[in-house]
Amino acid sequence: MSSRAAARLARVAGHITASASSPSTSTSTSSSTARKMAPTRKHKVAIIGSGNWGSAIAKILAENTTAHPHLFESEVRMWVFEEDYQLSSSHKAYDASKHSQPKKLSSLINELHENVKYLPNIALPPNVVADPSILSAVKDASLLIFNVPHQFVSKICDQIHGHIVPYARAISCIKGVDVSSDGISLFSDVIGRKLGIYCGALSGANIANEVAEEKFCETTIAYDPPGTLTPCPEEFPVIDHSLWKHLFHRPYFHVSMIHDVAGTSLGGALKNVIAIGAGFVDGMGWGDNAKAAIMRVGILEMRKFGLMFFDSCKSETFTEESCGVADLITSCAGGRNHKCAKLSVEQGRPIEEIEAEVLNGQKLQGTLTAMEVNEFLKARGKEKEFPLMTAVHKILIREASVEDIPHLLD
Ligand SMILES: NC(=O)C1=CN([C@@H]2O[C@H](COP(=O)(O)OP(=O)(O)OC[C@H]3O[C@@H](n4cnc5c(N)ncnc54)[C@H](O)[C@@H]3O)[C@@H](O)[C@H]2O)C=CC1
Ligand SMILES: O=C(CO)COP(=O)(O)O
Repeated sequence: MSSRAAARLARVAGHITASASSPSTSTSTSSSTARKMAPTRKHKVAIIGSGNWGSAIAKILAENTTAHPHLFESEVRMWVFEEDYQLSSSHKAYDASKHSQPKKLSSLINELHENVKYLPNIALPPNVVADPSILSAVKDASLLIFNVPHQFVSKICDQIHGHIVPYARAISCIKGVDVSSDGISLFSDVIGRKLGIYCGALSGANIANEVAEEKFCETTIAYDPPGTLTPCPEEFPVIDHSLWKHLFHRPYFHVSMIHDVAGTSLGGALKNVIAIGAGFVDGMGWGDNAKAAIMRVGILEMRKFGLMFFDSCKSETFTEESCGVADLITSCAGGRNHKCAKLSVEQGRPIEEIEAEVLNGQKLQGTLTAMEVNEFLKARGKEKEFPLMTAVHKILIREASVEDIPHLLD
């Protein structure tokens, strides 16, 4: 970001009032009703997760806690799933006296202000503090940002249950769904239920490396809390659409605030399955028309799924918001699910092998989501109504081949 833009944002921050109302924020929730007293405390922000997207979001949060000092404490704690990491001798900060042996990833992040494993070559602001202890990371945080691969969420919630402030609010940046014998759940709901707090969702056309390089994009944040929550003490700024926008919006990362949490979450989860289908046809070399067909069928199946199974889901979230059609487009062009599916066809090898080989510890979400969604559809006799998602699943479990796609969609 340019220093002129930073100065402009800092000036704007100086004018933010107690309820964080801002002309750039068009939507706000009922919680933004006037407080009796001016806030005397600031929100503490914690991010749970430090992968490729977790680290890129930590950078955004830290830039904004600095830009809006009336609202947020500067430090952003980032929980790191600890591992040993050997810094490459070609890294610009490599010092043989310090780095000849593997070090803890959290120590390296704090020393170099860079997540050298999951978001290399991107400077993290110094107010991002990596913390390998999940309990220490979430302690006293009133704003919790969940950003881990979806398969790890439940266990993490079990670990922190009872260790967060009861008035905390959360946003889930996770792209996936939770399928169990009870049915299907959004991760915002899983987090909310397990922790006894409210959780909204962030999702959009947001390839992490591009966002971290401050290339322009848009995102969607859905936040629609019920009126029955443990109230946030009046000493804090009100937690409403305006506050979340101040925490996430950057000149290069435009936030649209909406209320449809189900549509926002499902867009992010289901497009990963469609992106695998797009990767399959690209791996076959079938060209742009074939990929366009996958994307067209894909967005319709995504919307149909949302409207069929989630009462609160809105059609326009899929067609008008970044979390819908835009995320589908970017993921079918430059996402990891697309890339690994394409390579798997080109090399004739299982996608899991490609994932382990090329992603350096990063995780695909589409493979697991394809299985989970199929389990859910099969249990309801609905597989035939979602032929593309069903085809992707069949190919992943080797019950069909990529050549069968045109027939399976006929
Ligand atoms: N990378 C991207 O471009 C984007 C990713 N997302 C979503 O963000 C979520 C998080 O993904 P990324 O940050 O990209 O992660 P990632 O795939 O880059 O990294 C994997 C992360 O999982 C952690 N991990 C490994 N084993 C673990 C365990 N047993 N328990 C807890 N954590 C463990 C690793 O330490 C690492 O932080 C996913 O749902 C993804 O779909 C959303 C938008 C963009
Ligand atoms: O969600 C993403 C972009 O919005 C990234 O998708 P991948 O996980 O396929 O890289």
